Amino acid sequence: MELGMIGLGRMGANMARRLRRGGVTVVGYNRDPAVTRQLAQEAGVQAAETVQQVVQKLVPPRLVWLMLPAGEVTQQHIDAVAPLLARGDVLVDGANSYYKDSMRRAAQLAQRGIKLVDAGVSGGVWGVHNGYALMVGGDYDAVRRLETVFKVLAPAPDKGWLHCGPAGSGHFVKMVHNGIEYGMMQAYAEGFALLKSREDFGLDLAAIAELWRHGSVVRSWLLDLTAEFLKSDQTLADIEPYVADSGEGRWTAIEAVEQGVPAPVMSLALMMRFASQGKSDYGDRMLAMMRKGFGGHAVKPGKKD
Ligand SMILES: O=C(O)[C@H](O)[C@@H](O)[C@H](O)[C@H](O)COP(=O)(O)O
Repeated sequence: MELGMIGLGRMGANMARRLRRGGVTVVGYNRDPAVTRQLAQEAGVQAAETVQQVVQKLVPPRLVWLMLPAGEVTQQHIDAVAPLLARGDVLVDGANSYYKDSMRRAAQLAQRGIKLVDAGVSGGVWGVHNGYALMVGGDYDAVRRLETVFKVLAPAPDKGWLHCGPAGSGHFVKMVHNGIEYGMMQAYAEGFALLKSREDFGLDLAAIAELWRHGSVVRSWLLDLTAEFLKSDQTLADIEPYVADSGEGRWTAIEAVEQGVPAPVMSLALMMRFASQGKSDYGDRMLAMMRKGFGGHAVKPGKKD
């Protein structure tokens, strides 16, 4: 079994390592050749210096996996790789791509006989040890050809991967997964902030997180990770209260509106991220000024932007 892996960043490199351990031949490419060389030495990945070389080194019909940031970078690489592929080849997009982009791309590539499989990959940096949950969309035969790869990447051969449905459905399921992730994270963050606010109780947040990991209704992997970082520091004083977002949360909220399905928790969690990014600052200044206007209430002087 052989596979081309384009993109050897945090996710791609670890997936290549896991595939190698599972006996899959991996032809790897990264824009920084030093990264590819290092992975060749360490994990026995066959190094390619260009995307052309990836395609050339594989025996048709090929399997090529793109593990790149969603959006422009993924699109550029699809545009670069697709013309090199032949009818019957399978291209996998493992990024957190917008599912509507995946549907469009799959239809375009299908015209040339190339099958695009959209694979939502969850598991983060721990996936190399724990395995990845794979949410797969696309043509039945293409997915069947990838079965060995999914079985190696998943936590167990028969668990942790699913052919969800047609093209786009894998990334659709991953999008909703990430919406849930936003909501769960927000709930934990609010709960711990509330616990911390009752200073007179002197609560040990690390101990509470650890307690809840065992037998409680709210135990989860997110809580495991939370308990771990609270062990070394529960003030979090050195962490900027800024939470980035990469797109999935926004698409989930848009989908909820488009479908008319209420999703208040996921949507509000997204709004809280925007607020953390400073995007509510102007509105908050407006509120302070209105309050001053009608009630003469004091306004705190602030920093100039
Ligand atoms: O399931 C996962 O492994 C995560 O969801 C993963 O995909 C990643 O952490 C996101 O890229 C973060 O997404 P945000 O930047 O939107 O929080």
